[in-house]
Amino acid sequence: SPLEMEMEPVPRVGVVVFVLKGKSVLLGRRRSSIGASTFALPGGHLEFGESFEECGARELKEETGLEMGKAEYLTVTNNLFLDQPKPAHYVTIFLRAVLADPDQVAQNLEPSKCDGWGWYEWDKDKLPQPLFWPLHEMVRSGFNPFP
Ligand SMILES: CC(C)CCOP(=O)(O)OP(=O)(O)O
Ligand SMILES: [Mg+2]
Ligand SMILES: [Mg+2]
Ligand SMILES: [Mg+2]
Repeated sequence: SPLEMEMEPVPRVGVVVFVLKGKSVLLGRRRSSIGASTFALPGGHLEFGESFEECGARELKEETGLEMGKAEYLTVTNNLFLDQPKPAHYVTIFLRAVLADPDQVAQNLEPSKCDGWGWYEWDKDKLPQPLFWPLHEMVRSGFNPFP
């Protein structure tokens, strides 16, 4: 009906960051509509005019307070979410990065979107479950985010 804003779903771009510390990566359990209650990397929507690294650093800071150090592009995935409350389609850019200060402690700055952050060894038997679907697929395919 004309009153309903028919929000035609369009593909959006997400940038997520493998923050590496020793053999571990930073993961948080999502509370948002996409991937609720699954463990995911920090990151979020690419905003107009941002480079991938600017977006990764901004989202990491917004979500955890952590300062991103040296970062590099890793890979990209094309993710269709048809089983979520609202259909969504994301092209997801994966970066890997270290922290500017390895001793900096992650804070949960968006408790409505995330249950909290933790460091988990990147080992399929030690990672928390369930993983956010795109990340689950990468683990299953044996993806290694480490240099
Ligand atoms: C779903 C994901 C790959 C892209 C969007 O990430 P997000 O829901 O964390 O987005 P924000 O951090 O920008 O709210
Ligand atoms: Mg965010
Ligand atoms: Mg996010
Ligand atoms: Mg965002």
